[in-house]
Amino acid sequence: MKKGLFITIEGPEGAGKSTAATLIAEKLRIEGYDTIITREPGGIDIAEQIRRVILEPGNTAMDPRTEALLYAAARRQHLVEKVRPALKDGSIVLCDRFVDSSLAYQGYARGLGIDEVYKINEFAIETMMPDLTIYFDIAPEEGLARIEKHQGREINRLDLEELDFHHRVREGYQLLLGRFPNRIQKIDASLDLKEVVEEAFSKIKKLLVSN
Ligand SMILES: Nc1ncnc2c1ncn2[C@@H]1O[C@H](COP(=O)(O)OP(=O)(O)OP(=O)(O)O)[C@@H](O)[C@H]1O
Ligand SMILES: Cc1cn([C@H]2C[C@H](O)[C@@H](COP(=O)(O)O)O2)c(=O)[nH]c1=O
Repeated sequence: MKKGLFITIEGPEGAGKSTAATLIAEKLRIEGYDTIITREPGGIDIAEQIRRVILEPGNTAMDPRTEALLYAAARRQHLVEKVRPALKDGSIVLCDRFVDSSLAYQGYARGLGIDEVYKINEFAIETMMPDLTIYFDIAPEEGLARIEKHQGREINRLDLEELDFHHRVREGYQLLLGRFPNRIQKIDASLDLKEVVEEAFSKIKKLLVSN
């Protein structure tokens, strides 16, 4: 049976994940790899509907556990409808955020606990974890400043959290790097876009040749 590669891109707001993912996918396709880009929460209709509920700035009453469960529900549907079928077809799936976002944002920054949040996500993902996760590291101040300048980018409920929350998100990712040193690889996302893309691409190529 053909088996694709599941690669996730993680990091704080404005780290450049979606911009880089598009350029990385182009490079992979040029080299002949079937590649799809997708995102969480979202990527398919039901999950995009859940995304709107989670990220609506007016939904300030949302309980942290409700938030964690909604991300996990969107994840489940996206995995079943899009990620698994593409992997089964032998494609590379480049996913902008996955379970590590829940661990860093809900588990650590919201204070629900990394292990607790992982537990509810196990129900959603079963044993499916990424083959490789590229973590785009950036100071929250720099990422948020990029977003402010990004024309057409809507400001969502999570963007509007206080700066301390965004610092905790980054700390949460640092903890995950320690927990999953083989799977998660860090890139300095404050570098020039071209350098960021080249570094991410070379990490993916290493994995492709070793497979
Ligand atoms: N390396 C870079 N240097 C400078 N600007 C960048 C770089 N990468 C991306 N940008 C710009 O930063 C802004 C945010 O980029 P992008 O939307 O890709 O980030 P993101 O990590 O996907 O954000 P979020 O997850 O918060 O939506 C865009 O205007 C993009 O052009
Ligand atoms: C998957 C996932 C995402 N989040 C947060 C991270 C961002 O603030 C938004 C998504 O917006 P983006 O522009 O697409 O990055 O949601 C989260 O808190 N938990 C998650 O599991």
